[in-house]
Order: sequence, then C-alpha cells, then structure tokens
Amino acid sequence: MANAVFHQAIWILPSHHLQNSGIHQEFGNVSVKSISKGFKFDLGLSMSRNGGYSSSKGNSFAVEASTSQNSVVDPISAPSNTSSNEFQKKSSEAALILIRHGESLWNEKNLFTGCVDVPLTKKGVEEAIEAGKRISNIPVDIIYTSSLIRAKMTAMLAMTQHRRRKVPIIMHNESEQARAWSQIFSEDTMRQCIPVITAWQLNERMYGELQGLNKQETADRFGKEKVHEWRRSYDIPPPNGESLEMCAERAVAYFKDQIETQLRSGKHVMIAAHGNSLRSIIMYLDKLTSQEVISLELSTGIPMLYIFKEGRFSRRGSPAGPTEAGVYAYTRRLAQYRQKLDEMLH
Ligand SMILES: O=C(O)[C@@H](CO)OP(=O)(O)O
Repeated sequence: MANAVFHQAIWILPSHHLQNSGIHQEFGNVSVKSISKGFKFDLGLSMSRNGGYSSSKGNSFAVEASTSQNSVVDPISAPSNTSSNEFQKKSSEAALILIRHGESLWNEKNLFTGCVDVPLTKKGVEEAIEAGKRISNIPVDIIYTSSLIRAKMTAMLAMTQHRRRKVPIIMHNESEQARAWSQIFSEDTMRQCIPVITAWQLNERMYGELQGLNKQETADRFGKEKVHEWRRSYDIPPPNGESLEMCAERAVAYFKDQIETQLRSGKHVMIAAHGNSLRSIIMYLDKLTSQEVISLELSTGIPMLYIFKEGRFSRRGSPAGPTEAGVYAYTRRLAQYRQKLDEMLH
C-alpha cells in the first residue's frame, strides 16, 4: 500500500501563535521571550495511513527558522568547520543499535506474551540500565520503539546512561491536539532532545491463542516439537497468531520504509523492540535463510550494533562480550565520537 501522507509530525511555533497564545508562556525553563522570533521544529517525519512515518524533508529532526534553514546536528558528531548539510552528504556511515527489551513480568513467569502489554521486572530494569552503559559512547539521533511498554521502558532506561545526556522525548502524533500540546518552544532545548518514535509495527509477534499460557505447560500439552515449531519456525503460525514471516511483513517493511531512510540520511538510530520482531529484522540485515533464523535467539537487554555504510549493514557487535570493549568493534568515526565525548566530559 502506498504511504499516503495525511499529516506532518511538526512541532510548529509560528510567530503569530507566540504573540497570540496566552497558554504557552513558559515551557520548563524556557521563556517565550527567548524565542520571540518564532520558528518551527520539524522532525522531517510524516505519519502515513498505516501508522508509520515517512521522511517529508529527506532529513529528520531538521529545524526551520523563519528566515533560514538549518538542520539540528549534534555538534559532537559534526566537524565544526563543516556545514550540517555537507556533513550529512559526506556521512556515509550510521550506527544502528538494536535492543531486545529487558526481562518482563511474563518472561519471569514463563508465559507467552506477544502483544500483551506487560512491564519490566526489576531485573529487566537493571538489564536496560546495563544495556545503556554498553551503548553510552555510541551516537543516537533518533529512537524507535514498539508501542509496548517493555520496549519503551528499555529505551528510556538505557538512555539514562548515555554520556551525551540528550533527553529522549516521545513523539505524540496520535491526534492534532496531542501534537499541539507536546510542542517544544526552544531551539536550544530541541538540540538536546532525541525524538522517540513509537510504532506498532515493531511490536512482538502476535502469539494468538498462546498469549498468557505457560510455555512449559504448553509444551507438555502439545509436545515440545510442535511448540518449538510455533516459537521458532519461519512460516508456521501459532494458533490464530502470527508466524515470523507474518511478523516480518510489517516489521521489516517498517524498517525499510522508515528506519533505513533515517540511516541513509546519516542519522544514528536505536531500536528497542522484541525477540521476534528483532529476529525478523536481523534476518533481513544479516540475510539469514528461513532455516538459519530458526536458531537465532536473542537475550533480553543485550544491545547489538550494526554499521550502515554505502547501503550495506555490517554487524559490529556480538552479544557475547560482557563489556563494551568486548562487544563492539568501533569504526574510526565511532571512535572519534567517543573521543569527543571524553574531551567534552573531562
Ligand atoms: O512470549 C513472547 O512473546 C516471546 C518473547 O518473550 O516468546 P518466545 O521466546 O516464545 O518467542
């Protein structure tokens, strides 16, 4: 289906609104006076009919001033003597971090969860914080999460550990009012924010009539092999649920349409999602066959790093290493980013 754009996810503050609005006298510590010129923040994203976002401007997170145009580029990522547009054109490399959410209350109870919206356990919270430590030196410009709380919690908790100290802000594009009421009125503040896009397409596979059942009891009842087939095969769906193939149809399509667009424009992306939605994405990234994906298992709270360069993905991190150094093979560009963080923070 074509992605018919029906509205834009823009945080707009036209100057007449500033003058006329009696509502937004202050937003946090930012007074209206400091932004009296009037400008608009444009994520460069448009929501499509299928609930996804498409890039309306080519670059995400662009800021349009009333008189001039410039993109918000992290001063740490961008060389100071290079204009942001030039930088983005030259930047042929972007980081992609994938994190499966931390342990949920139903993981702990060994229940099939699927699209049931269950929060993290204390251990899951700790795993998310630990994941955040491992990615604390890797640039993040935009975050995608599923619409489920365990993925959102994981992303937010992980970002509490990031050394750049940017603030992840969940975009509310569900209605005109939600957009209007979540505007930000300071360009400086915007520079210190990371947009968080929630997308149902990244949700866990819908587990059908297995949702809420105990995994061990289900295996005892239907047989270990049958249950393994439901859980790990590519094209055999659980009763009235989604197979991995069906899950991939929405998750990988969303990835290609929305997330790859960000990577192509040089944005560093983090995705917090689920065992099976991420398996389907990894199958695409690593070009796994439907046989190979059967043995792909993802642990909770382990971040994986990919580099997108010249249209190709290469895996730079294995979930095996216990430390950041053991996990990630940094590219030169990532090492430079890290060095700049060191300089800034010491
Ligand atoms: O229950 C679920 O939703 C998933 C992930 O926890 O389980 P499985 O490992 O069987 O895919």
